[in-house]
Amino acid sequence: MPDNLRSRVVTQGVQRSPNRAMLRAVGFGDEDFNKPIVGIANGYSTITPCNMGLDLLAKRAETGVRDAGGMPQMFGTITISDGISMGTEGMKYSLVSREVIADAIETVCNGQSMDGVLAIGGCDKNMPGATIAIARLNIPAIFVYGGTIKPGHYNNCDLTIVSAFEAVGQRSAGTIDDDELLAVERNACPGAGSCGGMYTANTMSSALEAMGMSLMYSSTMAAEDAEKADSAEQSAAVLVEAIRQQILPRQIMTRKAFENAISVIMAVGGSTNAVLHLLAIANAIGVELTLDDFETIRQRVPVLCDLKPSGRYVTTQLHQAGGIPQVMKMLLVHDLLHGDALTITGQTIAELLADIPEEPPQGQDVIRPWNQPMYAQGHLAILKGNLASEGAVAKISGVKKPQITGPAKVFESEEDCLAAILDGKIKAGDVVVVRYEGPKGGPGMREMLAPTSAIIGAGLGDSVGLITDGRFSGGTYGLVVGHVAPEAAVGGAIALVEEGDTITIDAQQRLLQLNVSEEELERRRANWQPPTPRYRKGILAKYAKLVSSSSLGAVTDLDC
Ligand SMILES: CC(C)(O)[C@@H](O)C(=O)O
Ligand code: FES
Ligand SMILES: [Mg+2]
Repeated sequence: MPDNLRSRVVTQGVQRSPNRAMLRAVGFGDEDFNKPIVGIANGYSTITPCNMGLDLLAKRAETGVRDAGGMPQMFGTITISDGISMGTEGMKYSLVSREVIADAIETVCNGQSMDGVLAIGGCDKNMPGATIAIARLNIPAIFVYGGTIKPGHYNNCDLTIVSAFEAVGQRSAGTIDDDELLAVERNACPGAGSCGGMYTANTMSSALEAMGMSLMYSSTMAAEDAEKADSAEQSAAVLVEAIRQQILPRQIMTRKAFENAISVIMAVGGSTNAVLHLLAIANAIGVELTLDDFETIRQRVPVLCDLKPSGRYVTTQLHQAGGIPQVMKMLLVHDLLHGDALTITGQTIAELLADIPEEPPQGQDVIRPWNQPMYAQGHLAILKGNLASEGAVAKISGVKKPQITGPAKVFESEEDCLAAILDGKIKAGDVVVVRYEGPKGGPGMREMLAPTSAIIGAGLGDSVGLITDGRFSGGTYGLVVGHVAPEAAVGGAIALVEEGDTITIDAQQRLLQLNVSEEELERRRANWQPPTPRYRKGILAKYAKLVSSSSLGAVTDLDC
């Protein structure tokens, strides 16, 4: 089989002379037309620290492709920065950007009949966006993560961007002054890299490593360390070999690979967004995966790592302690990982983990020994009930009791909710409802990091619940339930909540309940009017029209 299986339609034969003429202009010589053409989807961008280091990785990947006998072709993909758009109308574009990235990579790679693709990304949506494209394309592919930011330092504490969000809550609660807020702001982000705790970007990079779509150890390296750039070049060599062997995403991203990713996400204490993104990737590759699968796996997998947001350490410290392979080895020896799952290297997971010890190294407590986990079960629980008949995702790490029944404080947007918290209007025992922030309603499921951090900053993390049809940041923790489906904009029960109704969140019973009679709910349902769409033109309007329920991954090509 030729290595240029796909690209030969643009490079071979008399009729393709004009195509070759153009390729000559971008650097192809006579001997290059029989080589595989490898797309390098470069998410480089100076709009955010998460992506500002990617250009170097892309250049190293180019070298790696060339040295391995392929022809690299670089193209740009977009990103937005969740951390910078957070709390603004712009954040509605965040989840939308996942689809834009997926569509862009699919468009270029299929439009130019590329033989393989190496995708490089940093910020949260880059990982699922690229992987959705890879799933649709089903051509040999590898993901290269831009790497995590190093922690900032202030007052003997390690800082991340979430420290800055929490400082806003502390400033409003009066526990810190302006000078301290400024000091946190100045020190939180010391350089390039994705947000440093086990937040969404680091969660998704870890998930892709667990799925065999990235090289081992590569998902927790610091963006600025030399090993990161080295691994980009190695990834390119691995990819060119995978093109020769025709190792395809559908052979790697199997049901087993998804189960492995979910186990790892639970063990590291990862972001709720992983639920949404893995459902979307599964839809793209054609693997059956439902919300219930997350709950089944959660019940058997312990949280092994003490990582932020609710824990103590950042991702560079996980890397020093042995990284994702160490966590995977522990899961493997306890039958919580499928060792026979294939990776892009051509080797299985078990083969790659063969030399790793069964217990984490001594002298560190980032990865706990197997018999001393942080939590005996996973921290992402799937709740159901009359408030979420399709399901909702709760994050239950960092709270004393994952249970609350209290009066509803209802907000029709994130902004109104944040203002009430900062004004001291939310009291212990309340259950905050933020609605019409769902996939269609927002649209785009904004992440409620500012309100949830303000609750933590006000010292109410254990005593106030928050539910939303929007999403959370990977930096969120507390008694929080997101992705409530069906969402308010399509008439889900969350739209029917009235101020002062009581709501029960009970993660042990996996229940999300509005304590109002069925008759009363029926009466309210009959009076409910769908809201007029917030956007009539442009991408947000198109997105709101197409997007599916969050319980199906908020995808835009479900019924196509
Ligand atoms: C700003 C953050 C922390 O990156 C957030 O967007 C997340 O989802 O983790
Ligand atoms: S804002 Fe990009 S990873 Fe956090
Ligand atoms: Mg995010």
